[in-house]
Amino acid sequence: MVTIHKTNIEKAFDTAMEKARQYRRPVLFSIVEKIDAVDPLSFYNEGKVLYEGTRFMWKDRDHTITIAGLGAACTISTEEEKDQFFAVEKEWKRFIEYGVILSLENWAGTGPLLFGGFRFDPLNQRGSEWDEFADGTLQVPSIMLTKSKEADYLTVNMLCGSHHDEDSLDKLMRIKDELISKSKFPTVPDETTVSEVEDYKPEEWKTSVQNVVDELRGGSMEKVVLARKCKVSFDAPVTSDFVLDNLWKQQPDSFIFSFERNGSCFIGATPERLVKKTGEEVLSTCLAGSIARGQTIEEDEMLGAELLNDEKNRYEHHLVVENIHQALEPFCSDLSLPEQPGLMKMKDIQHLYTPVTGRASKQTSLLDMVEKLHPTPALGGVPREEALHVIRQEEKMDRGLYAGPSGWLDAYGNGEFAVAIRSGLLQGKESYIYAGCGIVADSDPETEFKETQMKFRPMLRALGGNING
Ligand SMILES: C=C(O[C@H]1C=CC=C(C(=O)O)[C@@H]1O)C(=O)O
Ligand SMILES: [Mg+2]
Repeated sequence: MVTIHKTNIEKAFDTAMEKARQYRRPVLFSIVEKIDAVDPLSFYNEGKVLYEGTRFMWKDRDHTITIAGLGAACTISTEEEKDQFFAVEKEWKRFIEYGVILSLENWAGTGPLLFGGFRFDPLNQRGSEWDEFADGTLQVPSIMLTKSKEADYLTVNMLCGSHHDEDSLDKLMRIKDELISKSKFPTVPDETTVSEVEDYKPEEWKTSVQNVVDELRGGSMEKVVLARKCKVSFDAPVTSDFVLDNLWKQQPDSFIFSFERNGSCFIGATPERLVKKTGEEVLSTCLAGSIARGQTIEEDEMLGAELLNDEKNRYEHHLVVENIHQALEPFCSDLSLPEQPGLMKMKDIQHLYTPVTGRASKQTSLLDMVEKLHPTPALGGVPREEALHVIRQEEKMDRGLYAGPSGWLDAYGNGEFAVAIRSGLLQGKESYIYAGCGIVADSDPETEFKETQMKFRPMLRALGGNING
């Protein structure tokens, strides 16, 4: 990778074109500039005319970074690949190795950046609703806004020396300037109205929970996470702009993401980090065990205390802590996690929560850790392979990207993947939303069903649905 700090754009572009000719391969050319503050939702919204179907949005739950991407300068996707995370890593490294970046500094989350998501389980049956997404689908945007705590940055990416570069650099730079000037102020997206909410076979789901409980009581398995879906219909095609705008207002303390692929959009607001890497610093989260929020502060605290002392939920949580600890140990020094869980409180639900920190060894990449961690027992189960087998048999649906790792990585090795729960798929006048819960031997189907209802609420509200119904 060549990083050019001081030169003009034309010279840097010539360097990239020359490299493309010399190595006979497409070369990723990236220009980064610091800009005055831009509204990310408005940037996304203004990008709709030219880039609908290729936009993405990412905001982390710590409010440290927001990334909005438009267009696909290049795409990396995996299909039926045994080691899909390594396959993506290998291809990404090649892009970076030959890339040319024009930037004053290597700011995290700027320059060439890969955003996207992985299916929860590539070996499961496929639902046609997920057709637009491969097992792993990641893209480098053509134009990208990065808002960090320090400043706003604008990156323009282009693939030189391939048939993809029909968008000339001049044209891209003009579009970028227009977008920046149009995105200073918030915009109001078109609204849609929910016409129907349809539960997908709720009674069958409860029977599946009972089947799993019986299996857990009789066998050697410890936990299986079972999910279900709801179909939500609208009076008109629902846009990701509308849903994002709602999530932004309603779920300020979650990771908020959207990922458009042609006529589909995977979107959500998840509280759960899979893993974040900044330099050597590593963060992960164990999140499992749930209870409702209270109507009053007293009731809320009482429910929190009940959750912290509930054996069934503590066991659900403990299995996740143990597993994440084991998964990260080979990669990290100074691995640290509190002995007892705390609470993470979201608008509709509270969870048992154990944060994990560590220091990654030099050779460890973010995707190395994603590969080891996914699926944690918060979404899969214990033991992992047996649990996945039961999920395939009992759920009888395609989770698609729900519960899989979604996130980003940059050219410097920084990045973050969330566990994409509290999420859904938008498709014209229809959408599917997903929610699951950890089944252990003590689980009661009716209680678990209620837990999924609670977990549907954030997405249902963001879609404009009635959350009391
Ligand atoms: C599978 C989901 O939640 C997981 C994350 C937190 C708490 C969970 C639970 O208590 O069961 C689940 O393991 C979901 O929201 O769809
Ligand atoms: Mg639970």
